[in-house]
Amino acid sequence: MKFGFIGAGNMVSAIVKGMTANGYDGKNIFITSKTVTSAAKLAEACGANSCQTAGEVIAASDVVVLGVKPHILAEILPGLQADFAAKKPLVVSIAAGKTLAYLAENLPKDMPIVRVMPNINAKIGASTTGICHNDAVTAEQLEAVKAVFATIGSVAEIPENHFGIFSVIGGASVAFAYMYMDALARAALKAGMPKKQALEIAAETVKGSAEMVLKSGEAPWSLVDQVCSPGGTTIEGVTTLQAKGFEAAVVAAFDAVLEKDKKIGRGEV
Ligand SMILES: NC(=O)C1=CN([C@@H]2O[C@H](COP(=O)(O)OP(=O)(O)OC[C@H]3O[C@@H](n4cnc5c(N)ncnc54)[C@H](OP(=O)(O)O)[C@@H]3O)[C@@H](O)[C@H]2O)C=CC1
Ligand SMILES: O=C(O)[C@@H]1CCC=N1
Repeated sequence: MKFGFIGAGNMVSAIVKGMTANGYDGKNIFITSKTVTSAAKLAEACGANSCQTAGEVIAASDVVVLGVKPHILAEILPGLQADFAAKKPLVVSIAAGKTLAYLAENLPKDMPIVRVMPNINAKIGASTTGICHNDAVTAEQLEAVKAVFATIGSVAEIPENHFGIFSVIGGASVAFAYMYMDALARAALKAGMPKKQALEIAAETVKGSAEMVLKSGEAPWSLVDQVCSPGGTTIEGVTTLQAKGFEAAVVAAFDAVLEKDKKIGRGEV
């Protein structure tokens, strides 16, 4: 099977590197980008092929991944109709907000389309990837896409009506987690610990806490209660976080990302 990528930025680089590190032959991968320089650089790093145009990528590929920013789709898809109609590849979009219906409207009729939301932890094989598809996708095609994204982490099918929600907690919220760890490390720095050491400790603690939530089956607040000794230190921090609006800030951040995802979906931005 031959794989094409239109766009060669952060996300596509992580996917192609994941694929080629996990048994996919770069010779079967075709990449283009706006400047072509970034596609050439990525292709060289992975033993893949760089192409001058998206049309060349489509002609060479059974699966075409649309790896450009969402608003760029409207710019490029009209000019690629004939190439898609001639080859009829499986189309995979990783664009935030762009629905299966939008993609179907902007591609030739009856194309098989898969919508995927990975996250940047793909760079270390730790993405939490969501996937949904239209009725034209065969079971074999779906398995092929799942296998590709399994090279960069876990893959779960998500119904499209929850895809925006997934995109917040699976795609964007990694940035919130990075911010939380950095804030902890910065506070530790303020108290005198070297930042690098503090960041490692904060990251290990978040990793352990994530495993605890996943493996113990206990509700997070039950775990919070187990950390808070009566009259102890932790409860001071927990009540301070509540007083400073920690949960409200997280919920507001979630709502803001979801709203932007919806705006992109409605073509308002
Ligand atoms: N970053 C993330 O964490 C995630 C991103 N996504 C989605 O992935 C997509 C890409 O995001 P990201 O990788 O961050 O973006 P980047 O800005 O890193 O990459 C965008 C790529 O698109 C290329 N491009 C722009 N215009 C064209 C064009 N007309 N023809 C061909 N290629 C073009 C650019 O080319 P050049 O390099 O030459 O400028 C660049 O390689 C987005 O739709 C985003 O929603 C999804 C999940 C997570
Ligand atoms: O910020 C973005 O638009 C993309 C989608 C999810 C993560 N990054």
